[in-house]
Amino acid sequence: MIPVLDWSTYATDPEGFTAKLGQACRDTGFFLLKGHGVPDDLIAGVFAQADTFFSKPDAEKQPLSISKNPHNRGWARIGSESLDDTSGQIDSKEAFNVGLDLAEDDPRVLAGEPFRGVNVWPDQPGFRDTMLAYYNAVWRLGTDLHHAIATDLGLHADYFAEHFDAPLAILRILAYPEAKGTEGEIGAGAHTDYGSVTLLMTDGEAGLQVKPRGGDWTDVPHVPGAYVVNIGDCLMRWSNDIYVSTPHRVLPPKRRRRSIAFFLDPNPDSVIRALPGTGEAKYPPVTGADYLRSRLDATYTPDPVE
Ligand SMILES: O=C(O)CCC(=O)C(=O)O
Ligand SMILES: [Fe+2]
Repeated sequence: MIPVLDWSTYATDPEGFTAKLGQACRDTGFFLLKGHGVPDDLIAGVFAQADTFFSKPDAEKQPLSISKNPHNRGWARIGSESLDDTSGQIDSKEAFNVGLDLAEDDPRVLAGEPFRGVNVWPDQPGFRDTMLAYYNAVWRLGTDLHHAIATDLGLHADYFAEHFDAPLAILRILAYPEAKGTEGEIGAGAHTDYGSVTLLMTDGEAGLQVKPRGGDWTDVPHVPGAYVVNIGDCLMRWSNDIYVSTPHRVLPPKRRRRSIAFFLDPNPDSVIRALPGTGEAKYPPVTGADYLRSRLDATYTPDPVE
């Protein structure tokens, strides 16, 4: 049900890869991706930096709080997020977001464009360089994947290039504490992702489940080193519902669990409207920035008064 695709075969057999990808995007909207070329030591470096950062006391992380940041960057404390806003359950996880790295004097930052802020960084040797090297590697992989997506949807392979050259992509490191066993506990509540595609690397600790249409919650298998890739709501909308964005959640893990998500959302000024050849539009057009803002506003709870 969740197929394993090998990105390295795209170079030798693009039709074969694209057919499998198209099937997965229409079926559950989830697949595993091996042969992706992102170096193991880079991935290990991100996990190591994340462990060091999350082990710091909250008082040290608080100045980097995402709740004070209008650009979706920084630290989200445990209990600050509720991905399933219908359940009343609060996610038991902490996270840190890195966005497209812009300089303070970048014209888009100076103009106050939506989500165009500078990143915030902890005072931690190697953190920034490791995160940015990883961000760039997975951004590249995600945009390359969109070549196959475009081809599958009957478009020119480069169709999406202009929509992902300065994207609202977020690298998010996550840590879920070991389950307490309390009533209603959840690692991450049931949700669909907001963007185009998500590329997720986990540490192998179980917990991630998907709920395909008409099916029950099912564990996502772990293939060491492979990405879990899924379609987000923005690409579902863009493809006029040809691709599906599927609910998923993280159960409270037996042991502490870590993951590295990369949410590839389009450029803020990209207009998301039914792609050519996908039939009568089911949704009104929306910009990437407006769409992301509407989804984020539903997710966060404010910080407690200090
Ligand atoms: O941590 C995970 O395995 C999944 C996280 C997730 O689905 C999300 O943050 O959107
Ligand atoms: Fe998700």
